[in-house]
Amino acid sequence: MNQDELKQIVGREAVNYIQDGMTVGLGTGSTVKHLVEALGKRVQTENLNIVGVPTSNRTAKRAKELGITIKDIDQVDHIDLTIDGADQIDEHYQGIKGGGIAHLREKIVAINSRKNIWIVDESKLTKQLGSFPLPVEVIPYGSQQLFKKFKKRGYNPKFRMDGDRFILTHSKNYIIDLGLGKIGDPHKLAKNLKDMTGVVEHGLFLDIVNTIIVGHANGTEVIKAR
Ligand SMILES: O=C(CO)[C@H](O)[C@H](O)COP(=O)(O)O
Repeated sequence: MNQDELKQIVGREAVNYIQDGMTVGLGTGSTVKHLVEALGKRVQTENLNIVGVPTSNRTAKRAKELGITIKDIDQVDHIDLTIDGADQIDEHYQGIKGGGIAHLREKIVAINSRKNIWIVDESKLTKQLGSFPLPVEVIPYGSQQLFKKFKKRGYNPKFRMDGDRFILTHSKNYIIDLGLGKIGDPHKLAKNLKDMTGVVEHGLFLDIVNTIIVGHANGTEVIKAR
């Protein structure tokens, strides 16, 4: 099975965790895309009453096309369950997200959800976080100064660019990816980043996920994280 097929099997499996009447946070990315397709099918064939809370315009657009009712996070009373992808997950089930620049909305939706499920292909599992560059969303104003501070700290920063243009997030901010190699203490790093003025949100998702569905060549594995 190739990577996209592994993403497809976990997306299809995760849809079974959604029950009629639920308000569901819908993540972003190529794995979640398969979940949204599968959910669209269920909504149409089983006439389910589901409200989706999308974490990106991409997800919202596809969900709407498939007939899934979409609401903004501030229009719902609660979120029963959020299903999202991840860029890297370590042995303590801490994660890096934001490869698709949606981690600010993804984190807001995740921390307001009763349960969180991550769906990943096996390549996302690692012993220690850090080989995937850590995305940090920053306010454009003063971002060059912040960049210099990251550099001084040895974070090996890189602006996320599209040619010579800064890529903008949903909130019209920039992304700086930190090439850390290894993250020894994710909680400490998270706090250090949060304390820096101009940082909006980093891609460390700590103590958030409850269940992880991993796609392996021989089938899916369900991990109860917390
Ligand atoms: O955090 C994310 C977007 O901000 C995605 O969940 C993450 O990048 C995984 O994406 P994919 O499923 O395409 O591998």
